[in-house]
Amino acid sequence: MCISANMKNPVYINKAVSEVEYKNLENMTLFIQKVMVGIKTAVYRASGILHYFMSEVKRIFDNELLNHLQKLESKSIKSIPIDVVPKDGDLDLGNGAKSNTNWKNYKKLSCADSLPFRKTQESIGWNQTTYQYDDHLNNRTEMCISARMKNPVYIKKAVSEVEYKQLENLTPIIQKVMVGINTVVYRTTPIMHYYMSKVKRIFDNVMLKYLQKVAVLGEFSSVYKSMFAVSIRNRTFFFKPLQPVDALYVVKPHVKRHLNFNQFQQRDASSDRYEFIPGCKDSLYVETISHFGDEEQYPNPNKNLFSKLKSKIYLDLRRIQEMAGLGVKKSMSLAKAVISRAVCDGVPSNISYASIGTCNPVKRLRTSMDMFNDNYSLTQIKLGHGRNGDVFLAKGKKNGRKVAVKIVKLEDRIRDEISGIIFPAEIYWLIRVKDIPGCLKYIDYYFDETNAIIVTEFQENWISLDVFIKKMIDFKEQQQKHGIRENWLTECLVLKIFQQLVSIVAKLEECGIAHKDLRANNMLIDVNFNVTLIDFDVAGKMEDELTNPVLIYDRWFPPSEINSYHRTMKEKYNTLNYDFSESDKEIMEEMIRVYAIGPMTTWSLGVILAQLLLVEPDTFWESADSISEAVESRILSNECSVSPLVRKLLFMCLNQDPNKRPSTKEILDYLNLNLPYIINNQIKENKRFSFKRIGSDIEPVFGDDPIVWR
Ligand SMILES: Nc1ncnc2c1ncn2[C@@H]1O[C@H](COP(=O)(O)OP(=O)(O)OP(=O)(O)O)[C@@H](O)[C@H]1O
Repeated sequence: MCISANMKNPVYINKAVSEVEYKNLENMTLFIQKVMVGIKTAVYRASGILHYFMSEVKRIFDNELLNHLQKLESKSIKSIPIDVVPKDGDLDLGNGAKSNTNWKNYKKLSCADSLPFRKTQESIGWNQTTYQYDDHLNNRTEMCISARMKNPVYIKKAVSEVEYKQLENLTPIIQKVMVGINTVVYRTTPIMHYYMSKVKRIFDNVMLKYLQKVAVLGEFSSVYKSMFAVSIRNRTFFFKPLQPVDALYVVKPHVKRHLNFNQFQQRDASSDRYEFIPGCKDSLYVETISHFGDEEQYPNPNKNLFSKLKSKIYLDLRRIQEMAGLGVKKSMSLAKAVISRAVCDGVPSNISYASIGTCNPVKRLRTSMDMFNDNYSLTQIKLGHGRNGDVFLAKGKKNGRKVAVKIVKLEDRIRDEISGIIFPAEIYWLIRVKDIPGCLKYIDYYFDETNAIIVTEFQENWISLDVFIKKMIDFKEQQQKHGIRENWLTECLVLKIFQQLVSIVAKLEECGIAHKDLRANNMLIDVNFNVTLIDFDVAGKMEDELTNPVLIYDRWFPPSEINSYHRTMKEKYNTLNYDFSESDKEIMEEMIRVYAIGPMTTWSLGVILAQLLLVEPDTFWESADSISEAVESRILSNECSVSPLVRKLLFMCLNQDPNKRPSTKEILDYLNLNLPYIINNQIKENKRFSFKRIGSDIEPVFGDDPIVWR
């Protein structure tokens, strides 16, 4: 997950945060739901228990009542005659026998007429007689059970009928209470749900704010031997790299006081993982999580967050480590350069270090290639093709500016001594030649693990010199078909191109740089024949005196050196097409010894001059045993008129003996001295070339607009 601090629409962030953190909330919700179900279950169970309890109460009540009544019954044997005074002869004592005993006693003891009772029922069966009297005073019917009644069922029944009424009144109350509890539970459930969603929302906002703060405030603080310290919200977090880095880079010195080395050292130093150790006890996650209580019950959402942050930072740290691990020297400025480049993978290379400080870790996560796509849209228009890959036209998304984009493999890398940054070789040299007039202007570069995209300037009417020469060859063939024999390119024009080329090379040499791959397809010319030198992928330092073996190709290879090359190749490998590998140290050494950069450069310039003067197809050069001899014979055959001064220059450059070839500087001096004279002669001879004549023949090679040749 990656959240941009610049992202204006919080919904996305919210969503992103949610996806990370909702899991925890979901767990929490589930828990609360479980609690609710628990309460409900408890209520249901409780109501069952209550019912059971009530029936038990009833039972106990019945039994108690029974006992009580039985006791009462035994007492009432005596009391009935006292309380109840039947009329004479009416008292049936059972078995049909009429009582006739002691009536006087009874009468004596009672005041029958004054008693409020009226007998309503009597004599139910053997040994049991029930008397029911109306209690007029209390307006109720009182039950009275004969003392001789033995069967408790009847008593119970009688009791129940009287007393159950009361229990039955109690039952609806209990039922109402149960319903009340149920209702409360049901009502609180949605409230709890609502509350949970509120919590979620608050939580989201807290997380969002937190992430935004982290995004803005999080930054790299320092890199130390076996640890990286990363400062987030004024807290420092330590990371252990895979391999120790042998230099200390303190990018923000004031952050250093936060470093807690002891804490770090307590960790297992042999661990092969990045360790995450919060620098302070009261670290941010404690602050945030405290709202959500017990960590075991509710998983700590920030733990996940930090593991996310950790992995994000890890990515960047790997790059720092990769770069720092390659032996960058101790220096604040170097560290800045390393880290600025490393952590800002994706930030345009021209960004200043100051602005990197505020750039958030999330933003840093955008890869370099993402940034390329943000800035440019690649077109299908292929501007050219070389050994290293294709060159395409691209357009800047912001300004519509057309640029050339060369996609190369990240194989040859050079470490910059000043900044310590590792560059693909071509970029390294392009940056160096940026301000030298006539050299291709570098704009930017982007990269991933395997490829680099080099963005350079582009001009609508550029055409590579070899394509131009090919066009001239076609034109020449057409002219020859019609029996026309004349110069295809005037010496003036050839020298205009050549002089520019030599002065660019001379300036490069002044800066200590050797192009080492001077070929017609590595030069671009525009409609005014202004020359731009491109393709610096095999460039090197003049002082190295090392000529890259890739130069060993047919005509670009000086004959004297060819012999040595042939000898070496034939002897060692019995082939001429051996592809050099770096492991071939011996061969390399041989090459270095034989091919000094200066004479080799002069030879290459001589070949280009010959190509321009002769305008001959590839077959001509390939069939020639010796280039200089072939050129000489062609000039002597008068098929191509070359003025003596130019011829002299040409053969000086193509001298068999490397030591006799002039230096670039000498060639330039020669041209400056003789050019006015040559041009003057040309004008005199009226050999001015009309480019309009060939213009109609030349098709646009690239770009949207046709090339106009004047
Ligand atoms: N900036 C540019 N604008 C227009 N065309 C370009 C540009 N850069 C390169 N090209 C075209 O692409 C071709 C290949 O470019 P370049 O020589 O840099 O690639 P390479 O793979 O290094 O080739 P080489 O085989 O010479 O080493 C050039 O010959 C040229 O025609």
